[in-house]
Amino acid sequence: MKAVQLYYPPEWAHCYGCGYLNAQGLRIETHWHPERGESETRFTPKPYHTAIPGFVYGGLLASLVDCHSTATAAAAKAQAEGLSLEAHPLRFVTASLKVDYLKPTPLGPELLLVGRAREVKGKKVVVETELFAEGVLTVRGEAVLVQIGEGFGRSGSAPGGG
Ligand SMILES: CCCCCCCCCCCC(=O)SCCNC(=O)CCNC(=O)[C@H](O)C(C)(C)COP(=O)(O)OP(=O)(O)OC[C@H]1O[C@@H](n2cnc3c(N)ncnc32)[C@H](O)[C@@H]1OP(=O)(O)O
Repeated sequence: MKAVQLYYPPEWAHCYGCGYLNAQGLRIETHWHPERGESETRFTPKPYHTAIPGFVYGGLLASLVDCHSTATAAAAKAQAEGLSLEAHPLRFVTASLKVDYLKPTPLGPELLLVGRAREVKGKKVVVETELFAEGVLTVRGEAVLVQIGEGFGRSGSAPGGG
């Protein structure tokens, strides 16, 4: 199964968290399971992603939730509209991100993020994410994602337009 991020066209693939063209980035890959309506991202932090020794830096965890959520939004919106990402690459940016750190996240094991779209409405998708370390829920996230068009970020264009 191809990761959602690999459908992004090159101009949308430079993101530090999820752009396949960012050699210094995290380059996370998110897989969508249509039968469950859930996304999964697996990521193993590096030793330097330390908060206090033995535990993962919270900013990294927020980045993982952030980019996992944008991909989940694209996949959920495509499914809701009956579109294939191959023919219709969709791209979302983060309007709002809330992260609850429920327990310290151990540094070393692979982390699993599981996401679901709670709301798909117009160009907005609300995504809930749970992050697990060795089966233990340590982080919960909620993000509001807004779909962008080709002109996003260019001078003179309206946000989200196109
Ligand atoms: C060079 C290209 C690279 C493109 C490649 C980008 C890749 C980045 C991917 C990784 C994720 C990131 O880090 S992204 C980087 C960080 N994010 C940003 O820089 C985004 C900056 N913000 C914006 O550009 C804008 O505010 C947008 C696009 C997010 C929204 O502007 P807009 O398009 O005018 O949206 P608007 O019509 O007002 O709202 C649409 C719906 O979203 C809701 N909404 C809007 N903002 C919020 C909010 N903060 N909190 C809650 N809900 C919100 C509204 O209530 C509405 O819901 P309703 O009334 O319809 O119910």
